[in-house]
Amino acid sequence: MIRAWSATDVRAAEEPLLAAGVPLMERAAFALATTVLADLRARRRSVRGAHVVVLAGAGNNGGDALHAGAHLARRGLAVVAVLAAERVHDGGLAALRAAGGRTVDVASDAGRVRSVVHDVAGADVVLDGLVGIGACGPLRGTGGDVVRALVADGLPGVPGDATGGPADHGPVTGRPWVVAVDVPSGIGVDDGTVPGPVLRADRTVTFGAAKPGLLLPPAAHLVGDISVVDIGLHLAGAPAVRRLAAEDVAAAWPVPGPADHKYTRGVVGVVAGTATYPGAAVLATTAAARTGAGMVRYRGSDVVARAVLAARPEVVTAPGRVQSWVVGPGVPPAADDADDGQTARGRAGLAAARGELAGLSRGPVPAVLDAGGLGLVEERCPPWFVLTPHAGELRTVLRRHGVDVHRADVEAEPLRWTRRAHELTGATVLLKGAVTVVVGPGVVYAQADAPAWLGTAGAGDVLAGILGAMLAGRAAAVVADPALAAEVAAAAALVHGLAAERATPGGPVTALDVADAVPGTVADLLTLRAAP
Ligand SMILES: NC(=O)C1=CN([C@@H]2O[C@H](COP(=O)(O)OP(=O)(O)OC[C@H]3O[C@@H](n4cnc5c(N)ncnc54)[C@H](OP(=O)(O)O)[C@@H]3O)[C@@H](O)[C@H]2O)[C@H](O)CC1
Ligand SMILES: [K+]
Repeated sequence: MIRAWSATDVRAAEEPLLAAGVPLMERAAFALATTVLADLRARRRSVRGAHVVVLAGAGNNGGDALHAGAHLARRGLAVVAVLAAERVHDGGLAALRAAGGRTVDVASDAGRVRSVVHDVAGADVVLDGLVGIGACGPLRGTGGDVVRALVADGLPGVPGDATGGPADHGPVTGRPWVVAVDVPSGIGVDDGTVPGPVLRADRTVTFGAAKPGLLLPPAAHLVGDISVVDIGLHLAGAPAVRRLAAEDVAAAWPVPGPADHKYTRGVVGVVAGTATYPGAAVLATTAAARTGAGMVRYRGSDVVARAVLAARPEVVTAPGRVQSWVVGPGVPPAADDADDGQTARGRAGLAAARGELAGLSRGPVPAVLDAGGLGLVEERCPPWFVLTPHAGELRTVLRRHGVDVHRADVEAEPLRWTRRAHELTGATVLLKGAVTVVVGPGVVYAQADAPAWLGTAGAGDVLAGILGAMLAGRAAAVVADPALAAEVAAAAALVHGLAAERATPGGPVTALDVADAVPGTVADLLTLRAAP
């Protein structure tokens, strides 16, 4: 699991050590230089004579970068520091010069920005030390001018596509390797926004702990590989954002034993699909079944039920006890009357999930509200209800609660609006996207496990089925622990992404391929479990 703490928490953890004279910057700079050398060796034979351009801002972030540049210069690399502020870190500048590094002062002569672009174009490595956790607002001044010029000259980054353009597939060749110092300069350190120009990094070397902006979209698309360097900080409080790793999901997976049966493994009730969109029902039930649900009960019209049974004969259509509900895939918004009665079935399922149907349900159970199910959120939800909107659907949920935002607002500030939807509805909210954001009571997850190929029709139906099965398998615990539904939702996003990775041959993948890849994905996960 990657745990990310806010800039404030990191500074608070640094303070006592700085006060005690612990050389944090030296530790950070040495680790940064070591990482750069390792990356260089991985990409070329010799490091001696390699060209390094250091982009140095005014603060300690620039100090880290300059001191790292000094380490590299002492190892025989050709280092030039671009001074993008009237005054940069004295100690770092002195160390770089003493080690034989060159400097180009662009802060006092903007005309030199062109020469910087030329230097960078021929460099092997660029160290982005313009600004770190002290950033406030979009990257401004000379630093902003330099990044805009570099992006205009073809380096991946922003302006333009907030994700910095398509990912480089394969080894990065023909352009410098960009290493962000602590964070890519100019991202929203605590919220993952991209308010202005940002150079997309191939690697981010972050000190003491990851920061939320490295995990949250859209900034998460600009960070490259994340290397967290231990500089001796002790971060006591709860992290602001978490990212589950495969090992975490494997450790929590409810592997059945001899005493288990379909009801202990979890029965999923699925209200999905209509005569117009029967496929969503097939995808959601297939995904639930293949994720290991003890049983799947399909609720829908006979026409759709026949399609479901043809694809998944193990699904049952009789009503009965369930441990989780999946409501809404392929069901039109509640206002639409061509819903085959699915809105009514969905409402009944959610009432059962709330534990409001005496007799039929034995107390509350978790529920997934997807697509048309999102329109059934009328009153406050318990945290074991998980909404799974994409950005457009989240906008609709927010507007229904009186918050007037546009899809573009949600995409620019996913954490803010997903958190707002959680506050307004009470439900756990999973915002689907290239990076999935999950907000529950006091907890945030950001998962980045899916290949872009997963952006295909029906993928959301499959996620809903996977999530429904995973919630059913831990239903009692999820209802008892308000934050657990968010963890299970993040885990479902990880399984969904890994299944897509397993299913894609390196090219297009269909939603049903992803659902069919779940058993093998779970099997792979279970190989990661520590031996008992
Ligand atoms: N404290 C330590 O010894 C260690 C710190 N670490 C590294 O230091 C940075 C945090 O350093 P800090 O000096 O607090 O802040 P920054 O260097 O990130 O930035 C502050 C300067 O940047 C200017 N600034 C702020 N926002 C912007 C912006 N949007 N565009 C351009 N420039 C910006 C700011 O200018 P002001 O006018 O606002 O003063 C400051 O001059 C941390 O990230 C680490 O890299 C080490 O990790 C550990 C040791
Ligand atoms: K930086």
